[in-house]
Amino acid sequence: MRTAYTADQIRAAEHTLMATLPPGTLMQRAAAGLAAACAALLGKVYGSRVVLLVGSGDNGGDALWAGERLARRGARVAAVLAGAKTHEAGLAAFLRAGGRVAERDALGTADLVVDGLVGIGASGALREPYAGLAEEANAGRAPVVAVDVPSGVDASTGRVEGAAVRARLTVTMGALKTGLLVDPGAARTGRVELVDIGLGPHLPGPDVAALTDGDVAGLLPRPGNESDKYRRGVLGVLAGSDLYTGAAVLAVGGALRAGAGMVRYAGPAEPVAQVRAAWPEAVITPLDRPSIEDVGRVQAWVLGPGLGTGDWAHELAAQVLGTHLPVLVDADGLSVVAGDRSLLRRSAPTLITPHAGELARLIRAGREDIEAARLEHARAAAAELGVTVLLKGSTTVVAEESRPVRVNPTGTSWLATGGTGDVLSGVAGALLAQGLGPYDAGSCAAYLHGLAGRLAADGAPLAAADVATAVPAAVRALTART
Ligand SMILES: NC(=O)C1=CN([C@@H]2O[C@H](COP(=O)(O)OP(=O)(O)OC[C@H]3O[C@@H](n4cnc5c(N)ncnc54)[C@H](O)[C@@H]3O)[C@@H](O)[C@H]2O)[C@@H](O)CC1
Ligand SMILES: Nc1ncnc2c1ncn2[C@@H]1O[C@H](COP(=O)(O)OP(=O)(O)O)[C@@H](O)[C@H]1O
Ligand SMILES: [K+]
Repeated sequence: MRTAYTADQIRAAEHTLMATLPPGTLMQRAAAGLAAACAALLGKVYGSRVVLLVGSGDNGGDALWAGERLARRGARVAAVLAGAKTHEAGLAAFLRAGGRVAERDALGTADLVVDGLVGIGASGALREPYAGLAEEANAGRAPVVAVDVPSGVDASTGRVEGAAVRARLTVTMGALKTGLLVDPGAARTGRVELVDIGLGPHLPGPDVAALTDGDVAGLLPRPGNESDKYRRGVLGVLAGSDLYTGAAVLAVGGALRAGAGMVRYAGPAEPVAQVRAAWPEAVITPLDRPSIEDVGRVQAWVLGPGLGTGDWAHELAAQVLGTHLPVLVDADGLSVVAGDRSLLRRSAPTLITPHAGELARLIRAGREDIEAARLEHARAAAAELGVTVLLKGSTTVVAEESRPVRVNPTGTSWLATGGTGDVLSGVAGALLAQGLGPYDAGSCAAYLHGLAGRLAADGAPLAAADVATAVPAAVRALTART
């Protein structure tokens, strides 16, 4: 598990640690790690041109002390002092080592730029001259190494309110910050390297967590010797309508590929014909009225993809959410519950899988506000609705009350194509049916789906059905790597 923390959590931990050490120790540890990372990126340090963007706080101090180390190794290091004040000891040491102070035009000839404008002490959008410097660094040809966080990215949330550095590499001190894992911030970090400054023992429980291959391999249910199809987990899928047949096919496909012992599909004539043709493995109940009475026993339900939003869908939602089984609500199912949130008041686990637009309707917020602050909105929705929330999009997050938000590290923007969400519903539903709780089912499903998306795309467009097909390969790949 990779864990990440807010700026306040980091600051508190640093405070405790610092009290046990001689002054300046942490900054020296940070600078040593930063200088080593810069040297590795440069390849050849001697003679290379490094430009430091130095803000007024300790983030600038880190940059100056790293610049000092690079200058001692023969790099030509120039510091652009952007703040009203500068870390004094850092600047003195930097100058002693042969570094020089320069104007911003030094950026034009740099081989490497070090962004030490702001770190966890930043508040709000970058002000001038920081904003302009960040943009100039982004426009240049030299790679940018961000110190601790790319300046302009909110370390605690990943919010980007104005200009922000786009780094090739982010060298972060002590522990990961939440904003490095959540978009839009995560898209600015490049590779993230963690420098150990001894913070570990002083950190509290994490703010967010990201699963790894090993975590997912450990959580994924596997059939035992004694398993049979019923004991592995039977999923009921209520999806599709005479108008939208594909959603049913894709959700059932996702579920079958993610290890459900059996998938029971129930729906009207058109999607029934399509599901039957695509998936002879599914056990089908044609519905001529909205009732789950004849579907047979299941261990979990998926409700919603392509279901429609009228009386039919409402009746099915009321019945399924009235059971004591885990239910995943997606797509049209979310529109139905947005119109009648009392349906979500239940004691059994509920996992909802909205994209930003669907969540906007559910919690009456703006879609753009949700996209800009995914973490906060997913968390707030989980608390407000009393359900587990898997918010889809460029960074998928899974929020459940009193747990760190799980941030999904896999995925590819090739997944932004119609129908991939239906596949995800099937995958997550299958994991619920196999006994995972909604938090693990949602986060493992997002992980597998993202990995399957990468395998299916392999740098080129994919269709949603390809993602379902690639799910077993994703399971194999992550198992092989652990
Ligand atoms: N505290 C510690 O023990 C350690 C801190 N370290 C470094 O110190 C950093 C934190 O240092 P600070 O607390 O001094 O804070 P920062 O250096 O992140 O930023 C604070 C300064 O930036 C200015 N500022 C804030 N928001 C701004 C904005 N939007 N536009 C322009 N200027 C803005 C403030 O006026 C203030 O002077 C970390 O990110 C890390 O790089 C590391 O050296 C490790 C040890
Ligand atoms: N930019 C992106 N980067 C990575 N994944 C994305 C991006 N945009 C969408 N996705 C993923 O693609 C899927 C789309 O789901 P959804 O919006 O429900 O589409 P549909 O309803 O057409 O199936 C989700 O898993 C989502 O996380
Ligand atoms: K920075």
